[in-house]
Amino acid sequence: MIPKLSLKAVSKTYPGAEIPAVDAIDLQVGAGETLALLGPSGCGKSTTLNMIVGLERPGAGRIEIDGRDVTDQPAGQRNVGLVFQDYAVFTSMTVRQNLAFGLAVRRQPRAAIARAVDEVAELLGMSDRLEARAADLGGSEMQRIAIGRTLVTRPAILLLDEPLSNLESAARLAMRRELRRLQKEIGLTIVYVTHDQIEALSLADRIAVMQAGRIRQIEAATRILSEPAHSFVASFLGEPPMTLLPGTLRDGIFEAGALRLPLVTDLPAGALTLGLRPQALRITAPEGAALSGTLRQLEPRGPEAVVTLDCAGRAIKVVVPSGTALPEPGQRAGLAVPDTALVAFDGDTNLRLSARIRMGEAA
Ligand SMILES: Nc1ncnc2c1ncn2[C@@H]1O[C@H](COP(=O)(O)OP(=O)(O)OP(=O)(O)O)[C@@H](O)[C@H]1O
Repeated sequence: MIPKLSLKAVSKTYPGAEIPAVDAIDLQVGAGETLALLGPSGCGKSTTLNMIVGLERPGAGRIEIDGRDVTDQPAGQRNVGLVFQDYAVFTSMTVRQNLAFGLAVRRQPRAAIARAVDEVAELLGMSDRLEARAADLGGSEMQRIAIGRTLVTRPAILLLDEPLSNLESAARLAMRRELRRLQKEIGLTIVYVTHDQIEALSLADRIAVMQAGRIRQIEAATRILSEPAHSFVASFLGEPPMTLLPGTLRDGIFEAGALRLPLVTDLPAGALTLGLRPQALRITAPEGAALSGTLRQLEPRGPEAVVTLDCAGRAIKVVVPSGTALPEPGQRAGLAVPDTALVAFDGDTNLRLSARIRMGEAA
C-alpha cells in the first residue's frame, strides 16, 4: 500500500551551519495514522515539518504524498495543513470569519464556504460560538479555531507543531481528548511535533524519536517505552528514564568508573552502556547485595516515589510504591536487579544489544 506521506533520505543544512538540522531521515505515515515527532529542542522537528508543508526546501532527498513526488511543489499546492503553537487567529474577526478565511482567499463560492464552516464548527463543538469575536475567546478555543481554519481546507495531511504548549494544563488535557476524537471521526492523517513524551504517548499511534537531526527509532507508542532501540531513546523516555551507565565489560565484570558489577552474559568484552530500569529495580538490605549504595534523595510522586542511590559515584534511580520502608538519607541500601531491569547498548553505536544479560553474584 502507498503511504500517505513518505520522506526518503531527506536532509537539510541551513546556510552557514556546519551540521545538518535534519540528517537523511526516512519516514512513512499511513493514511489515518498519527505519528509524533518527539525530541528535545533543536533536534530538527520543526525543520522536518516545514519541509513537509513546503516552507523549507530539502537539500537532499524526496518527499511524497500519496506516492507523488512533491519535493519541488510550492506549499500552496500540497494540500498540507500546518498549525503552530501560536495560534495565528485573527482577533478582530468573528469565529465564522476566521474559519472561512482559508476558503475565502481561495475564492471559493460563498455557499460552499458556509457549508464547510458549519461542518467544521459542528465537528469542533463551536456551532453556537460562530458569531463570537475571536478576541473574546480563551486559549483552548483559539487553538480549536486555528485547527478548524486548517480543517475547512480539507488537508490531506495535518501537521501540528507543539499545538498545545501555550495552553494551561486542564485545557491541554481537554484538547488532547478533542484531537483524539477528531482523529477517529474524520480519519485524519497527522504528524504531531512535541517535546512532551506524555503528549506523544497519549496521542500518537507511532512515535519517531529524533536527536541531532536523526531519527533514532520509530516504534508503536505502546512499545517504545519497553523496547528502546537506541540509548538516546532510553535516556529520553520514561519517568524517570533509565539510568545509563557507559562503561567497559571485561572478564564478567562491568566497570563504570569506580562502580563494578558482576554480569553473566555472552556479550564480548568491550565498550558497553548498561541501562537500569528504575521501575524494575527493588530496594533491599545492603548485606550480600551485588549492587549497593548510599540513599541520596527521595522524591514523592503521588502513589510512587523516586529514590536516588549513589552507587560508587553513579546516581541510580529506583521507583518504589509510596510508603515503602526505606533507609534514611545518607544510609546504605542494596538493590535487587532482576533480569528485566537490565538493558545493554553497544558502547560505540549506542544501539540496543539483544544478548542475554543478568546480574552475577556479589564478589
Ligand atoms: N531558519 C533557520 N536558520 C538557521 N538555523 C535554523 C533555522 N531554523 C532552525 N535552525 C537550526 O536547526 C536546528 C534544528 O532546529 P528545529 O527548529 O528544526 O528543531 P526543533 O526540534 O523543532 O526545536 P524547537 O522545539 O526548539 O523548535 C537547530 O540547531 C536550529 O538552531
